[in-house]
Amino acid sequence: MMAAAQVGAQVTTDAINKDAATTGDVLTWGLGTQGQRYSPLTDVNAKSISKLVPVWSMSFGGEKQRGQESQPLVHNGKMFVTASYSRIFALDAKTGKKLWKYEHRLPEGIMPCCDVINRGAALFDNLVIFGTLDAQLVALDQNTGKVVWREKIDDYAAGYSYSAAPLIADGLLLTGVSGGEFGVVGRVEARDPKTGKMVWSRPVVEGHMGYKDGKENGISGTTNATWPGDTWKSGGAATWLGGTYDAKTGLAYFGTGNPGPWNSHLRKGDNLYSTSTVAIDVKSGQIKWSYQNTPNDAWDFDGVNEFITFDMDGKRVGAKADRNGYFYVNDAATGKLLNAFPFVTKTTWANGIDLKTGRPNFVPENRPGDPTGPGGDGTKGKAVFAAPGFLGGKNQMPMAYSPKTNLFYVPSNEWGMEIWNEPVTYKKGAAYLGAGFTIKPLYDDYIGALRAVNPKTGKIEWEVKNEAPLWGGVLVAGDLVFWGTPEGYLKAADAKTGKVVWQFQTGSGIVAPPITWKEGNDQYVSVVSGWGGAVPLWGGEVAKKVNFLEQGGSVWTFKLNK
Ligand SMILES: O=C(O)c1cc(C(=O)O)c2c(n1)C(=O)C(=O)c1cc(C(=O)O)[nH]c1-2
Repeated sequence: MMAAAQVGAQVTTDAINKDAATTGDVLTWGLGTQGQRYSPLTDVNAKSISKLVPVWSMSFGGEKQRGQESQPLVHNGKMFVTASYSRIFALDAKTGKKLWKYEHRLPEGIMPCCDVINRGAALFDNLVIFGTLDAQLVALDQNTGKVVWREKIDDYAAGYSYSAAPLIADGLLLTGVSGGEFGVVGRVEARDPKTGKMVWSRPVVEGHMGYKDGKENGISGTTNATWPGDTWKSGGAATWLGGTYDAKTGLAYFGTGNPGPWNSHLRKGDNLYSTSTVAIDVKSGQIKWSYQNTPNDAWDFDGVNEFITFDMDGKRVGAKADRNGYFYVNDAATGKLLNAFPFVTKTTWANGIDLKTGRPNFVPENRPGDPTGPGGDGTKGKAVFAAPGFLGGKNQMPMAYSPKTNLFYVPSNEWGMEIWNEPVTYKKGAAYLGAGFTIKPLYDDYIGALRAVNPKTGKIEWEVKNEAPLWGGVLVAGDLVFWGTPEGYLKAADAKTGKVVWQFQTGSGIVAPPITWKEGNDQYVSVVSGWGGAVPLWGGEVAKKVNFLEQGGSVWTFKLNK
């Protein structure tokens, strides 16, 4: 076990690549660029956890609160944490004392689809870098909070925004875009993290040109091969959850969102590379492989979910719990599908994934109908009931993997929706859906379930149900799994058995992933609390399960009271 990267030291590529093993700091979103969210620390364990108590809590303040989805970073005794409305704070990690804060000035017309959230920052050298709701990147000096550079990702008036934590891969700053509901063009971009200067740009909608060092770097795929007419020009596939990186394969893995518009009859074809995992060679900026989870998606099954690489049977593979309700294992180097199984109780749109062809076995009658086809009246197509609903078997909340138990811990939800299609045409800056929907719970007693998933057998080893939908990510710390609930609890369970051994009420709903690190003799656990995100905005009939929850906005930090 290694301690922190040298105190006072600047954040290097080497330190970032070792982040998963160094317990004295948290340099990356995901506790390591592979995104396993696993820490080898075991001071806090099933025996000692009854002594885990808060040491400080710090409020983000302000008149505006809303969803807080940020994963904090810790380096050199400082915590860096982003907050709603494009704010970032630096705190003393031991005491919570505020060192500086930066509030980005947002224009009136921003168009984030799903709350004014931010999921975290990236550290590189002396900088802390985060993205804003008006689609900009801001790099600040870690010590002073002074802006060092600022770059525009794209035009917020066309629907672009930014919500993910940036990723540092092989010394480059990798970012995606949000805006899939407005017909933007999804892409992954690499910049020099010291200056913000663009190195390469790789569109993930087939037909668009990529660039490297200011020169054309080849079209992604083949224009019009999987998109009819001009539909590829506003194809969506937003890379809104960011990505992971594995130094062993040299590939960055980005999930891609739904194709635009939602009405699938307006874009017949597979619509590459929407709702896929796309593996990009970080050096060349080229797509090395892609695997599409939901070809010709009709249910808003964004495939943005994190692709977490790990070793299975001596081979480097990656796993993704997709919004469409299936859990996938692909070869990390080639993308070949190795395993796929549902991790939720009901998937109406497909009845399995064919491991030979890699394609879903669609249930055609469960696709929402064409408004101009049978059962449609020109303005509305045949409505269907679909599960999961569009908020997904899993959404933005990242899962975790334990190399000790070889299990994935998946925050999943059980819900469905009534969905129908409508005609729509693309207009810059306007919602580009062509669909209507109402979300409904599947069961009376729960929507959320934290599930321990065996990636080899597809077996759910244990689950802990939750009445409200789970919307916070997961951490494995030694032999314990930590996660938060909208009801406000930070919970810990035995990673092997799922027995809940501890919980603490944070005062507002948790929709963010916890972290842990060790400084001196103390292991710390931190989590951000503040109810919000997509559920209160789009939850339909789920509202009655969550409309009593209060907003908030604070960081909580715990350690053992010895
Ligand atoms: O297509 C997109 O660009 C896009 C972006 C985002 C986002 O940036 O947060 C979400 C979604 N889609 C989305 O479909 C969704 O369900 C969602 C939930 C959340 C959230 O933070 O709670 N964001 C987003």
